[in-house]
Amino acid sequence: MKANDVTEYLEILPLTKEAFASFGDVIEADPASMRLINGGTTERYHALAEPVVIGEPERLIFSIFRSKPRQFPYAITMMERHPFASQSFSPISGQPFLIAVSDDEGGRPGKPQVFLVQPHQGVNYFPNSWHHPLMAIGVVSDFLVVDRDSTSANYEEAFFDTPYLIAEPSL
Ligand SMILES: NC(=O)N[C@@H](O)C(=O)O
Ligand code: NI
Repeated sequence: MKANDVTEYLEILPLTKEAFASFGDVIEADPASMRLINGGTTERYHALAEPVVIGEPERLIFSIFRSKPRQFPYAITMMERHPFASQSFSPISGQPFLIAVSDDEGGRPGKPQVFLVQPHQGVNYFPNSWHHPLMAIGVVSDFLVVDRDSTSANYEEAFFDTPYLIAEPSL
């Protein structure tokens, strides 16, 4: 029996901390983490994600990904992961985007879970979390990305026997 031998549409779920907890952190202004700073002029939403993991002796870098929107229905044919480092995406164009993550099933990604990420949310993938490459929606969108300046050693990909499909998200 192939892992998935019938093309199916994946449900698009709202992104919550709880639903994403085994894959990474949701970076959003959590009132419980807020502390007033700068003489009360600024609300600091403190330590919203696990500390960045990059694996020595690599460098931690900040990049901007300018991502073209995906066309729908979109076929998820593969997933990737970064064994040695976390990777975070924070939207800076005010646009929502999609993410897809999978549990690890014997070293391969299981059925993806798809989440709609709101413009006020970012995500931080834990090291070795199966995820699909960045998926922008509707317009070219910029994202601040914090990850490891690394060689291909920090990249693993796996292809599904049969693609999964995502319909156009209703925003
Ligand atoms: N390749 C790259 O830097 N980006 C991917 O890892 C991704 O998750 O989009
Ligand atoms: Ni990645």
